[in-house]
Amino acid sequence: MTTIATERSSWLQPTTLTNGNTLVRSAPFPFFVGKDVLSRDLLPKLLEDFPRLRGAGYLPYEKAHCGDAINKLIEQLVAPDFADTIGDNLGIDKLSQYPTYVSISRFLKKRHGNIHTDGKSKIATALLYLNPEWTVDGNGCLRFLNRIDDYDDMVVPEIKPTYGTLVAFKRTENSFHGHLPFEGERLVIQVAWLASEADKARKARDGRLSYKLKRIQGWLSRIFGREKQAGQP
Ligand SMILES: O=C(O)CCC(=O)C(=O)O
Ligand SMILES: [Fe+2]
Repeated sequence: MTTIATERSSWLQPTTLTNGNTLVRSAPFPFFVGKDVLSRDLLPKLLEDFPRLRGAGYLPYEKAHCGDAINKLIEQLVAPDFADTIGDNLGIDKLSQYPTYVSISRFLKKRHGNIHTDGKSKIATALLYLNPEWTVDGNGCLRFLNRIDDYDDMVVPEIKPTYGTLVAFKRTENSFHGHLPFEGERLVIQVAWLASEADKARKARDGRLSYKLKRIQGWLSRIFGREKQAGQP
């Protein structure tokens, strides 16, 4: 893990979301797609400091599991001025007034990515992708969709989860999104702005429980996987 001097400079500039390079849409639900919001120079440090999570899917952010660069990045993502700029792009007044819940995903299983809207406890969701490159089309690429039952009815072309791509959307009854199945490493930081502190406490509790269950699942599959291999003819 690297140590970053506590300089005041910001890596995530709100102006990168308002300078015309960001695709902003208000229909069929408010969302935007920002590219290159992070300087490429930061990539090695961010990769080094990305948590070595056990378990697939989104797990609650724990400061102690991340290096300084990731912690600093998350601080900037949830900072009031950055949150308010995200909210402005989504037509949400003062997004920073809402509590945040941060989660991180390092690995995906094939079962992830089903089309959904996100739960009602969320006001808005942001996803910051940190993968140095994404060589596959389709699998693992985020799709904003018109319907809950058709991966091909895309609102805009699918979004590769490559380093420095930041997407955000307002949670609505039709904020359909998902991706085709992908299994393997896929680095993402997710910030959700939640309707209430009670929602945040519940999500944190559920997230911790799911982290424990995923670790147990991991142990079991390692143990039984080994037994199965050993028992093979
Ligand atoms: O990882 C992604 O690209 C989407 C994740 C997502 O939609 C979710 O966790 O609710
Ligand atoms: Fe989602």
